[in-house]
Amino acid sequence: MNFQSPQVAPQVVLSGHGLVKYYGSVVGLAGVDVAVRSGEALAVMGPSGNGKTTLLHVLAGILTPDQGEVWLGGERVDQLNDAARTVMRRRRLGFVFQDNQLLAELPADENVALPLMVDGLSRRDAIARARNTLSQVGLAAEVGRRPGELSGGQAQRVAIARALVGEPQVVFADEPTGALDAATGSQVIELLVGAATYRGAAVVVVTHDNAVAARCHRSLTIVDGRVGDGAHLVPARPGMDGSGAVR
Ligand SMILES: Nc1ncnc2c1ncn2[C@@H]1O[C@H](COP(=O)(O)OP(=O)(O)OP(=O)(O)O)[C@@H](O)[C@H]1O
Repeated sequence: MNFQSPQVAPQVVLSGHGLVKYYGSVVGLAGVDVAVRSGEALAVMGPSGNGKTTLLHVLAGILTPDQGEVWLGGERVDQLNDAARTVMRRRRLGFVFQDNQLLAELPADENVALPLMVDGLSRRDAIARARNTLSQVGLAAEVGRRPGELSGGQAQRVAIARALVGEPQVVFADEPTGALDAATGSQVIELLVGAATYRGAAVVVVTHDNAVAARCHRSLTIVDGRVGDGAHLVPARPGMDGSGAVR
């Protein structure tokens, strides 16, 4: 008998179709198709001012596209109203920014627990989950420290814990290593991609850094608001489809 299970490709969890976004007469996106699978890390690269952050914000429901559709886990999200999109972001998405955006007056565990408490979890349970997540990113000893008492790399790991604590389907990161030195940045992106994809989340990372893109499974490049040919891209990390194509 053959006990080998069939190889099932991970499902597409997030997709954008024909995305167009204008800022007045300025074109932010000129028709972008993109799809990311659960457990897959996608790097979004390209020259400055060409639409990377706009794409991230449209996919994350921060901006509404002027044309096109955004789907998250089988649900169309670009047509949700503001309140529903806010809840969707809190419950189903995680965010990591270049500057960690931690609250300076709160210790690490409270920073990480905050989104859970906003969502109605008791303080006690939220802190317990936050400390558990912080220990998973190597910060068990730092749970009581405020952001000013942490290194840049540690603070960004707290931000990663905050993004992961709610078990999101997708983690969005905009230049997550931009404020770090190369060695620390390398550790941080390895942790972000590893911890998120281990939990089955997809990761979408906007970056200028080839070394960051090399830690992802796949890259695409945005030029003039469109998906470019990606000719400049470094080889993608093995383990997923590294072709750069959108399927
Ligand atoms: N709020 C806004 N109002 C007007 N124009 C905007 C706004 N946000 C972005 N743009 C314009 O849209 C285009 C795409 O900007 P976007 O921030 O998406 O680029 P980017 O590739 O992320 O750039 P960078 O790498 O410098 O962060 C640019 O021409 C930019 O000036």
